[in-house]
Amino acid sequence: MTRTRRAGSRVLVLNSGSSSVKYQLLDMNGTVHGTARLATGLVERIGERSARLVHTPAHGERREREADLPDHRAALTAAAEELAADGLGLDAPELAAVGHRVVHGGRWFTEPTVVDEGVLAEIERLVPLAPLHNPANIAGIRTAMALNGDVPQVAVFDTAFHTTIPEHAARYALDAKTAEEHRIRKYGFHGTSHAYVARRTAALLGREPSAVNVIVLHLGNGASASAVAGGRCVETSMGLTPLEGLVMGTRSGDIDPAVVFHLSRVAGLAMEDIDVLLNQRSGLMGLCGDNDMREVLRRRAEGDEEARLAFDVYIHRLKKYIGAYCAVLGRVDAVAFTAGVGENAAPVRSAAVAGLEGLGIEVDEPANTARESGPRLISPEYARVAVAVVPTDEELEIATQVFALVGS
Ligand SMILES: Nc1ncnc2c1ncn2[C@@H]1O[C@H](COP(=O)(O)OP(=O)(O)O)[C@@H](O)[C@H]1O
Ligand SMILES: CC(=O)OP(=O)(O)O
Ligand SMILES: [Mg+2]
Repeated sequence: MTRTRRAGSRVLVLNSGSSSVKYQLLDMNGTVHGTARLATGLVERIGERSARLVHTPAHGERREREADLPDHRAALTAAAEELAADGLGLDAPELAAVGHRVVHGGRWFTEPTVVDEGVLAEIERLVPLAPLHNPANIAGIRTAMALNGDVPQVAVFDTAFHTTIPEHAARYALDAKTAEEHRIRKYGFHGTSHAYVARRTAALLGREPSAVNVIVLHLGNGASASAVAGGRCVETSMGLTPLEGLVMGTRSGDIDPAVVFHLSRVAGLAMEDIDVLLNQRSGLMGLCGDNDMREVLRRRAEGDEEARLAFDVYIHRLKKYIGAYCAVLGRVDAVAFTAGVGENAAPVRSAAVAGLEGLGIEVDEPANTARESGPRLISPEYARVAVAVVPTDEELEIATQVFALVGS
């Protein structure tokens, strides 16, 4: 592995999505918990008529503006200008590295990796397996390279944490030759979040990660579950691509694969249209027209039937995965909820575990609905399994892994 030691202690983390970029500049030798956030930002609606950039420096006013940002290159250049205006530009000697979230790393990238042309070519080769994510990640890396060719670019892969999943869980029951030729298997995603949350959950229980079995439920716009045994991932709900598994904001999650043949042969849809249907027009959005769980909960509370059904489908799938992962793990010490929905939606948490008392899993409703923000337990003291809310921090985890590789 290439190691490039750098004198600076700052790491810029880029989390590029299909139409957005989240970024954070962290000082890894800061005073608070060893790291300090120097600036955070978000560019949304990239490629639409009017993109929005929100930049929040730690010392200074939050700035927000609309701009014409046709692609990720323009978005990142605008973000770099905001950082430079605070004296935090990409040319600062304090910058040790830029860390990039890369969604699909196949089977080979098991650790943070300094990016060179060979690594970029491999990320490019995986584009067909993550068409919404990898192109944005590549654009982020290329732009950061153009802005400062001297600072190392380090890729941290969503798939890395899942490379420990045993073969019998990672393989689909397909013709073996075809599967091998086309690299068809379960890769899993959101790994940086699952790793971070599993470790934080162990800390919350006051135990070593190696002594704890955790079911992590990462419920954001994309959503996935994982079973983590003693710190190692043994099963996860996303598969070859981030489409499998749980019901998501706009993605269907599990369906009978024959639905695809049916849509093609009987409904006459083109493959590209089926792809868009399952990835962008399904999930909560497909069931009730809203992909944001806040809207679904609001409408459901008002007695809206479509929103109630969408919620029930979402919860039923989630509950099935919790039960399945109890079986996979044998002994479960904790269930941890994280990401936008998992951290904020108390009704989702209580519904997902309702009826699972027999498995030792239940929530204490006052604790579940208490307005708190940090990592916390929400199960009653007597329960066999701890249920926790553990805020994820993919950017901090990426920065930590990157700094461990390049920091002096
Ligand atoms: N207070 C809340 N109640 C319910 N859902 C929420 C709340 N806040 C955020 N969310 C949900 O979280 C989602 C975003 O989660 P996040 O982890 O930021 O996703 P992503 O990283 O995929 O963009 C939103 O689509 C919204 O549905
Ligand atoms: C892999 C994935 O689904 O990521 P996100 O939730 O950021 O879309
Ligand atoms: Mg996310």
